[in-house]
Amino acid sequence: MLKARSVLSGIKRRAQVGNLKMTMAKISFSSIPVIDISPLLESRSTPKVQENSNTRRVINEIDQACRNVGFFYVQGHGVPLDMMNQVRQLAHEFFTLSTDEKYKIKMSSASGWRGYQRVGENVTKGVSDMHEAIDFLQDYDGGDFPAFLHDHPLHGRNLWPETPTSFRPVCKEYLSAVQEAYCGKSCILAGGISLDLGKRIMQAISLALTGVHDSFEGSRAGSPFWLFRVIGYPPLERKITEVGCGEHTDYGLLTLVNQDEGIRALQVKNQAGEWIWADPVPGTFVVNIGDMLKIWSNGLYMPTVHRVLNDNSKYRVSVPYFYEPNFDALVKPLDSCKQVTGGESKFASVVYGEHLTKKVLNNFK
Ligand SMILES: N=C(N)NCCCC[C@H](N)C(=O)O
Ligand SMILES: O=C(O)CCC(=O)C(=O)O
Ligand SMILES: [Fe+2]
Repeated sequence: MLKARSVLSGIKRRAQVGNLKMTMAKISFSSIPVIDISPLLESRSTPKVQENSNTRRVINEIDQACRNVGFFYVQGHGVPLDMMNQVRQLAHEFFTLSTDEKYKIKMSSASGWRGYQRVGENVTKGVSDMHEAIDFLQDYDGGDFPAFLHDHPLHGRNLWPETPTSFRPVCKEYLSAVQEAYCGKSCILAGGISLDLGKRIMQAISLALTGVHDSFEGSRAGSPFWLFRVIGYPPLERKITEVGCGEHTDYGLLTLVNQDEGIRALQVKNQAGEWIWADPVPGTFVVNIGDMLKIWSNGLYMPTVHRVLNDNSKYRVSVPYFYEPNFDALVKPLDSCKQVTGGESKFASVVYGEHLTKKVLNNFK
């Protein structure tokens, strides 16, 4: 008990130091940290973090990355490398199909903005993005769609391509690997323990921000909404006026990006306004924080602006998975975060699903 309390005050002290740093001088990052999160996954259920110096170190590394960079690479995450590679490989195969074939799963309002969109169809700040993609959002097909959302614009069922034939099963397996209850043969966890990657990282963030592991469970993110994008970026033709994906922040809690190896394209904006490359680090996910963490942390964690420029001769694939709050979560600054940031809420409260819907409807002309 005593021990737990001293860790807690240690976390609070760091929070205050971090905040001072933020207000005194904006330090600018020049690289993105790599964090081995395996200590977070070692325990069967919730890690007893207060008692383990390794988990404490990881929590601190994640906290520092969220405060100073908004991006980090994770390794030791337990998702098999083969599976990460296979998903991107199948995406490459899909994008080489004819437009007619790809349009069999064309995105529309009827599918709740799920499905295939051709190059230029996604728009960021009014400008067409030079990527094609299949967007998947948590399926709400009438059965499990909450009654209050029945006429909702994001109501719909995912559209899965028939070719390549293994696309759907492999992506489904991948989704369960990143989000829940997965333990494949090369997974680091023994004995069918759930991985819950997004949730484990959120538990670490919860400990850093509030001193307890479950601040984002229950009505905040206990039934997390998710999005999954399979994106293809052709090499840019008009390099000066085109962008693979315009600068933006992500909408929710955490994004886990699985990107092609050996090709640099993702750029992250630092506090000085310089673009820092998020070069691929084989076997890792690039993780970044979204708009909802800005509000919950009252600005301690700011989502970092990023963009994609495929200024290469090769076609690039990336596969982001978005781990989000509950669709109906009311997001407002946490008391413990307000206490270390001057006592006032710096951001208006939002309902996550409303924020997401506005963003999605703005992404298509
Ligand atoms: N679910 C996420 N985060 N998607 C990001 C998509 C790229 C930016 C988007 N066109 C925009 O303007 O936000
Ligand atoms: O392709 C990438 O590396 C990132 C894509 C992205 O930022 C997004 O879809 O939100
Ligand atoms: Fe993004």
